[in-house]
Amino acid sequence: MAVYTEVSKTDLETLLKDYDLGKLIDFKGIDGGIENTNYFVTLNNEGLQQEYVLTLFEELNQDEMPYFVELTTWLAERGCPVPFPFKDNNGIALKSLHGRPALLQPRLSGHHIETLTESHCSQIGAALAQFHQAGRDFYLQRQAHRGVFWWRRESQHIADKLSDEDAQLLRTEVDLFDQLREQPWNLPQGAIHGDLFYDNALFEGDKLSAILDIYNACTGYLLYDLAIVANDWCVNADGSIDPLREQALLTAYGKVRPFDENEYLAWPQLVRTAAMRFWLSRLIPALDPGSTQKIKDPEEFRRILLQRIKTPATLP
Ligand SMILES: Nc1ncnc2c1ncn2[C@@H]1O[C@H](COP(=O)(O)OP(=O)(O)O)[C@@H](O)[C@H]1O
Ligand SMILES: N[C@@H](CCOP(=O)(O)O)C(=O)O
Repeated sequence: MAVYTEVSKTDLETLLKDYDLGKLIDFKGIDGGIENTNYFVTLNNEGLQQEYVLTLFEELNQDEMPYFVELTTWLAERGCPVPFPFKDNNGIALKSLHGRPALLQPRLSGHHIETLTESHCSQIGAALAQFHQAGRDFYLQRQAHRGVFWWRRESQHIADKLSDEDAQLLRTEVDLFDQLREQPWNLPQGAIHGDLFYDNALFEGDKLSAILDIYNACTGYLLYDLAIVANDWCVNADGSIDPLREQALLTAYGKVRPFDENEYLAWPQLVRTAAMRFWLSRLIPALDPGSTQKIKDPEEFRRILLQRIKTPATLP
């Protein structure tokens, strides 16, 4: 369960004194998630019950937080369905609890989906393009935490724990992305989500209602963000790509933000790079006997990577 830091009733009541949001009725740790501590919080404000989410950040430090506070506020103001932190009575959104950065946000409605359809993929495609359009001239920049410098370094650190074949596969993908960056393609960049897996979206009925967990967001290639989505939302259990779901995703995205000419050239590599990134981030804790992180199967992304190599992807 993803409650790494226990929050007591007294902690919450003390925190809530800084806001005028109502009286604490209930709170409960959230099972989902892998990185941060999350609680659902129920308040009563003049007879009306309202739901909130309190997040305590276990890895990000206070200095890194303004980017996320500003980005989520910026995106929400532009109509993206993302949670943004409430400001307290002194206008402060970024709080601290048990020495960790903390944010109090609205609980967005909706449920997680289990079976992905073309309609789900089409909706997330349009919403991601809208996110990218809204974030394009966002005024802060952030280097990816698990981006090019990280995977160059970590792929070397981990190499001796891998088979020769896997170590070589990682090296090749790291090199191919370096070669892509050297191309004079000027690929569109901006604020990207960085981890828009389907467990980070909520649907109300069959309608997309929330995009969550923005804390991998950074400045990057917009198309790389779409590649992350394609590798999770449009893939079958055996790692094969569902062409209909992928077509729905890409078409809906392209209607909102038409692709640049060079993005057609970059796409086959970016889906491979996105698969490599999550293969590597899953491999690291899986091969570390001391890791306390929830383990997700690295093989899933190795299979997707091999599939993307075997059948090069194309944009519609
Ligand atoms: N603002 C929110 N509204 C509704 N549910 C939320 C909200 N924030 C988090 N959740 C629930 O908590 C789960 C874990 O949150 P998430 O941000 O993904 O955690 P982690 O960063 O630890 O992976 C989500 O999958 C969702 O079910
Ligand atoms: N969605 C990811 C988990 C989040 O990635 P991380 O590298 O930030 O831990 C996955 O399913 O692997």
